[in-house]
Amino acid sequence: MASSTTPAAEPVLKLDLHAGGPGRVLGPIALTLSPGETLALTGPSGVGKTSLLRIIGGLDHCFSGHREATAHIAMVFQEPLLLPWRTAVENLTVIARISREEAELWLEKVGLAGLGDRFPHMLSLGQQRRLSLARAFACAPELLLLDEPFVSLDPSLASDMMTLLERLIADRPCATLLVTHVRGEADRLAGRILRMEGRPARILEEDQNTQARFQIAVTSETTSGSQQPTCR
Ligand SMILES: Nc1ncnc2c1ncn2[C@@H]1O[C@H](COP(=O)(O)OP(=O)(O)OP(=O)(O)O)[C@@H](O)[C@H]1O
Repeated sequence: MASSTTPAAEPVLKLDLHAGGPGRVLGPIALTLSPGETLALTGPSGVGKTSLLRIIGGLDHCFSGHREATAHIAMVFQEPLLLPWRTAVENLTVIARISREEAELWLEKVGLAGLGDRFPHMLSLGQQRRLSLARAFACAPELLLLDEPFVSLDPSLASDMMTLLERLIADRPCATLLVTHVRGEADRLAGRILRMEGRPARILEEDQNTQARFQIAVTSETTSGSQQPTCR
């Protein structure tokens, strides 16, 4: 009789970091992230959360250890980082390489219908954040990295943005790593909460107070690399 067991999906991220970040702010951190999982990362200001995201996202190669991650990663930063000389529609078509029609659909999905011809400075911070989220999802990521995407929004707007994020993830599932200072955001959005502490920073699993293992995997195309420290 054939087995009905489905093999476990490959992780989208496997990280075995020995040290890294500016001034070696990060210590040994092992982390694995599975497809579809939402993980929240909390910790005091300056502990190294953004530095870790940059290594995971492949923006910072200055670390020792091993990183294996899907090639399909999208990042949303605290600042929306839109192209200021491009319209909202063009910020989608140029970056996500989609048609104008598809871009208009994404604008509609994030509540920006009719605003496609506006430049980023003609949008509110909340609207820029929506555009930034649309751009990330339009790239069809397998791993989405969010660095405090709701910071400095009023509570009601932040809640609306979380509802939007939940809807976008439901429509187009991806593994998500969310950096946040707000416990309520982590509780609402994440299945697992990790906390970074110390210098060099390590990771603690919330509520269990055990050192967590940070891993990341990829479902199809992956990039990987082992590195020795070459940077300060
Ligand atoms: N480009 C840089 N050059 C030198 N030091 C840096 C640089 N970027 C960050 N740092 C330092 O590295 C440490 C970690 O910064 P990081 O931004 O990763 O922390 P964080 O946990 O994300 O903080 P926050 O919650 O305030 O955003 C801080 O001490 C910061 O001053």
